Amino acid sequence: MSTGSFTVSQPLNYRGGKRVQPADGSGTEEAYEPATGRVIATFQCSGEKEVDLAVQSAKAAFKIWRKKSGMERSRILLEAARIIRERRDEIATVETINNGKSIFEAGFDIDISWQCLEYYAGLAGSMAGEHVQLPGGSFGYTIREPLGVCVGIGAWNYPFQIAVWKSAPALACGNAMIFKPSPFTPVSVVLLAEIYTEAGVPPGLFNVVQGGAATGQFLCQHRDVAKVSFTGSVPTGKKIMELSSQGIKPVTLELGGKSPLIIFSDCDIENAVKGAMMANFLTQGEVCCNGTRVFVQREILDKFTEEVVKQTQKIKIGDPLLENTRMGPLINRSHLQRVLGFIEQGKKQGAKVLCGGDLYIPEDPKLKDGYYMKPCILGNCKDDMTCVKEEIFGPVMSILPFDTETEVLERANDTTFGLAAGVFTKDIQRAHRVVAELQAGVCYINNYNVSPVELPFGGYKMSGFGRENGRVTIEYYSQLKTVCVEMGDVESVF
Ligand SMILES: NC(=O)c1ccc[n+]([C@@H]2O[C@H](COP(=O)([O-])OP(=O)(O)OC[C@H]3O[C@@H](n4cnc5c(N)ncnc54)[C@H](O)[C@@H]3O)[C@@H](O)[C@H]2O)c1
Repeated sequence: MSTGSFTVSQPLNYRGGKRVQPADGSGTEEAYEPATGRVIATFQCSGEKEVDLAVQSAKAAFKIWRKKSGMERSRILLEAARIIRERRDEIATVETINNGKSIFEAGFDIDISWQCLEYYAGLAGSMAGEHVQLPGGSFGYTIREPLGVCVGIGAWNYPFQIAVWKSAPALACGNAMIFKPSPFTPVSVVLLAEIYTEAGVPPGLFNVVQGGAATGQFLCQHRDVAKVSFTGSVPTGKKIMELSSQGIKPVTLELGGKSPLIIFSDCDIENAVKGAMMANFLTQGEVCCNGTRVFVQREILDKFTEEVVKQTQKIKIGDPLLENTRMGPLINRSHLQRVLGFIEQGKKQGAKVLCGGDLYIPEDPKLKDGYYMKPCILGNCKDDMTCVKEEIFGPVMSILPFDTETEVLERANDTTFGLAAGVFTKDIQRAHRVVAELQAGVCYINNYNVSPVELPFGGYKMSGFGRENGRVTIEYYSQLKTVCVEMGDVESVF
């Protein structure tokens, strides 16, 4: 498959074990190939009736699935993982075409996806309650039960991976799921739905509805939906919480960030430079946990800056389906303009562009309408600049000098976000002392933006709550039933 050749002809909704056209609509959307600016799919957004049909279909599948043992569910999830591994390159290609990230990176996203399924398949058989002895031979026990029909709503930056991070633990716990991807990236999630069916889940256990805000609202408001897990921006997260509160539905919110990366002068500079690039330029900088506020201790500011600029200028931008490309186009034109706007505003407020920050026009004529820009590093930054305070969600790193540990901790925590943070130092005591003070859900020591599925991921403060990945996520997709058993006579107070 080459860039400029892919179009979607099949329906993008998935219900009852097959692709379907939605029963009703709330407007139409177009999905693009960011590398060329071509429309690759036009689809109807699902209306209230389609959402209800998806919920009914999921309810029917849930009745079958919840009765299966953990080991039976595990076997099916392992089969889904195997199919994803086998179809890795094909899924990664679709992801690259619809999202714009390099094929090199998309392959890793698919690897993390099958690993996530393997991890929760491994936990499915070990889910159990406890037995508690009570006086007189009476006893109690607890059962960990699924919630029912869960909704997953995703962002466009990791379309396939987000759908797996939500559905793998949900299904392992015995739930059904309806997933709504971002209308910008509707394509790869349907492949996941087909894979679950092929692996043997009951038809309807994982359904896909397409659409934007209106479709998402129908899902959150549906009376038979037990839980909503959301990945996206803070403003939408607030709305999801509000809507879900009407039905007292638990929510998981994976929201935005403006994370600090602190580089002390005693670090290994080469690793710190690599870490800063990993923290800023994966998926064109469109990553929630990016460490975009790079605090550098003054003694090494010049050396670090020189090296990170040199390495950033070497990043190969271009056709994302080519193996040697490391940065593709941004998701769409309006987002590209928004990112460039942050850079312009930064310049007006006194920041200095050290590299990039302008449009990139590839030589290949078929890419001329794609949404490319050169990765940007801003120097001379101050904490109160817009580019330092707000989530840009593009390839823009801000460098901020600091002098002392106390000072940098204060500045690093001075934000309403709290998704991630990083520290580079060779001083082991300092590393742990700093991490203990950082107000962030995910902290990295001497690395950045690695996401092993065994570790929980999620935010503090306005970056959300609840966790994805790791053992703890089981608690967010299950509920505890207490059973109290009397072995003697009832001692009534009446
Ligand atoms: N913390 C994380 O794990 C994580 C991961 C990826 C992205 N993000 C965040 O996501 C944001 C970028 O993604 P985006 O632009 O797709 O976010 P967004 O909030 O615009 O949209 C996210 C999803 O919500 C849906 N939606 C929009 N309005 C809705 C409503 N009123 N009710 C129900 N659903 C609604 C959208 O259609 C989409 O599917 C960034 O802020 C980024 O930091 C967070």
